[in-house]
Amino acid sequence: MPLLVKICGLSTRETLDVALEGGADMVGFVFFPPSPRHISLETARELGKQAKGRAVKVALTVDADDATIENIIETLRPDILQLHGKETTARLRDLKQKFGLPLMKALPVETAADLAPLPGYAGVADRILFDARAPKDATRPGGLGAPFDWHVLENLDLALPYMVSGGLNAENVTEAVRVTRAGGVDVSSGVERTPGVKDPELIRAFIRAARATQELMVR
Ligand SMILES: O=C(O)c1ccccc1NCC(=O)[C@H](O)[C@H](O)COP(=O)(O)O
Repeated sequence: MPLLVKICGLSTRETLDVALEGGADMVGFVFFPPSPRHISLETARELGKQAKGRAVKVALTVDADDATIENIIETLRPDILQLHGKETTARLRDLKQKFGLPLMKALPVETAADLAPLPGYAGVADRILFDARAPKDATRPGGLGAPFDWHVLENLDLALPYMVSGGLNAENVTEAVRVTRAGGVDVSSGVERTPGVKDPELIRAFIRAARATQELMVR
């Protein structure tokens, strides 16, 4: 299975193009006003058209209400919703029924105890994204460029596809995949100059490193 590469937090036509040209499988757009990567619905419409048919479009929200999600769907036309808040399994069921889109639930990880909710989510989510647990005083629950201890996932036996994220970059992505055996990798801070400002060369380098990882794994 090819390793899925997701570049998250894209907010300009130029950097989206770099990710698409570089061969990203998934491109993520953040809808969370406190984030430096938050995009307006107007920008979502524009970037959504640009990415259409070229990569899987992921809409990232944090405990968003139905009206917000409806507006995002109408403008971005995402292929999948990434739920990065405290959404419960009941909320996931509700979202599935209302919007009919595949769901990727982000699970914050610090210790093995954080994997306890997995069986519940496995019944309703289409994919799990393991991300580093944000500090209590953080202004956002992800996109902080901090890794978690990947060994927590070492013996994971999950039927659902999963991705790993949190502090990945071109230098550590191979080790993250080796330890976690994740089917996909997701990056935001590791391809930025400063929070919210993507760097074309870092995007290209990350995608190259992830592809090289994939080749190492199949040997
Ligand atoms: O990126 C944000 O600002 C953000 C805000 C609120 C929730 C999640 C957010 N980002 C998550 C991601 O971009 C990725 O899914 C992943 O966590 C990678 O983050 P990073 O550690 O910055 O590479």
